[in-house]
Amino acid sequence: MVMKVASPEKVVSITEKVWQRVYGGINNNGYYYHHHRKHRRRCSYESEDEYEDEDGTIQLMQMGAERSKNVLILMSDTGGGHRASAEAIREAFRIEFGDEYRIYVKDVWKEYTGWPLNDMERSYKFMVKHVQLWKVAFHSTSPRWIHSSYLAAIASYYAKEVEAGLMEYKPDIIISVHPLMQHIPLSVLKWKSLQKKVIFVTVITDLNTCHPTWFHPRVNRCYCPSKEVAKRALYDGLEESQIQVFGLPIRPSFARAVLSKDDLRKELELDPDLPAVLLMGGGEGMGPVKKTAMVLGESLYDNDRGKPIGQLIIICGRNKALASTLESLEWKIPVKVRGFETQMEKWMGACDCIITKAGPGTIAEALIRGLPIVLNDYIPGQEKGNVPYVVDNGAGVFTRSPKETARIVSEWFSTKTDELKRMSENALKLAQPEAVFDIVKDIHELACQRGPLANIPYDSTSSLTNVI
Ligand SMILES: CCCCCCCC/C=C\CCCCCCCC(=O)OC[C@H](CO[C@@H]1O[C@H](CO)[C@H](O)[C@H](O)[C@H]1O)OC(=O)CCCCCCC/C=C\CCCCCCCC
Ligand SMILES: O=c1ccn([C@@H]2O[C@H](COP(=O)(O)OP(=O)(O)O)[C@@H](O)[C@H]2O)c(=O)[nH]1
Repeated sequence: MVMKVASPEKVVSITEKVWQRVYGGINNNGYYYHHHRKHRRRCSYESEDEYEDEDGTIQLMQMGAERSKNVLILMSDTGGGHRASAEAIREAFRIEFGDEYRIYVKDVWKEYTGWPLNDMERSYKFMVKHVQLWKVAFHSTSPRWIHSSYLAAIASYYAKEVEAGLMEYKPDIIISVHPLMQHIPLSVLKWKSLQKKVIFVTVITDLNTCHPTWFHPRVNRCYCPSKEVAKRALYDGLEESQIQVFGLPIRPSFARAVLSKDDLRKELELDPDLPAVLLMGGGEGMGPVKKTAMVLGESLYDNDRGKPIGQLIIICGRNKALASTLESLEWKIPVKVRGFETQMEKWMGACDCIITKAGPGTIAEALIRGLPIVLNDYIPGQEKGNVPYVVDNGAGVFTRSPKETARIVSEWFSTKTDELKRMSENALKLAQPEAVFDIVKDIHELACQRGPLANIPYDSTSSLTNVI
């Protein structure tokens, strides 16, 4: 692996100083040299044919390119979507680049800071249960001057803790998949003069009406899952060059799933012939799941013929109380009640349609599986815009009424099978299974474009701070 320093004079001399301190050598051609070491080609600034062998014994190499790059993904379990996206990104890095990147998925706030940052999961759960409270919090913090001042105050209060949390992982790249994880880490990077070393990107996990805290002008990239979000990013002051629209990152197992519906039904012990509806409410099992299940239990049973016209699968996520209540009920139709499932692609692959609150992760996954969607609820603010995203694109319907939901699904399974098929086709048109791969490849490109300063080991960054 070779590299010639193609950066301006000034960078060469800065790098030279640091490099001499760390490794002690730079040759006349501007190549860094290292004795008797060969490395697989990774990011490279120049093509291989510009390689010049000095004397047959010296191998030239890119500064630091032989080590894996550390990627820190910042997330929080406020809902299930942020973790699902973080894991999708981790898996896509592994598939595309093997051991070239070492990935850490962390809630640094929870591990290193104090209240209120370390308690966001509980506070968020409380607020969305009292939905008016969440609505007020979401909208009142939308103006930039309000959220920026709050977050700046918190950043200065927890500066040392956040710094310790970030530096523990010596990140070359930080990826935020959470709306409240731009401002504070970017402030810390600025204070530590690490902006040139560490790439910072945001991967937005809301499909439409996202909170403006997602948009920070100092990010290297902001990955928007839809054109609607990209428009908001531009409006909020990000440059076009910072924005990329690839889609919402979904676990690669969704994109790569190959099992047929028949095989999945066998594996999951479902009825092989009856149409199946999947009912869920995000990672936390939120929304009117119980009531909807009970009405469906009646409406999917044909009283005249004395047999079911469909089967029901209910995934309760982390809502254990919901799962045990549903398990204790008597059903006329085949029903499966499950807790938190790790192989959602299989359950979705085995079903014919889905009923869910308007969680962006679940929606994007259902689109990939071509499942028509009944949206039966949304969290005000960030999930509101997901409703027109699905309905206006003909991939589903919205109703808050469990009775109406049950009627729609019964019709899809009996008299309106053509509508079900049409919506399934529309869902597939909207799906973006490759988004997560496009995102990690773009991040890799960014890493390759970074100058040599990015490769200086963390142990030497105090020298870096002095010379920049
Ligand atoms: C007149 C001024 C009044 C100001 C009142 C301020 C009170 C501050 C109290 C609360 C802060 C509210 C933060 C709002 C920003 C929310 C940004 C956002 O979109 O958050 C969404 C995430 C959850 O993720 C979503 O989950 C969904 C499913 O459930 C879905 O998957 C979606 O796609 C996801 O995006 O929400 C959070 O993570 C919010 C956690 C809030 C915890 C409240 C903590 C207590 C208070 C302060 C924490 C510090 C932050 C203060 C910063 C305020 C500025 C934003
Ligand atoms: O048992 C479950 C329930 C949900 N999920 C995943 O959790 C995420 C939920 O994200 P979404 O944005 O839909 O809603 P949230 O939970 O954030 O409200 C999706 O990826 C689901 O596939 C899961 O893996 N197992």
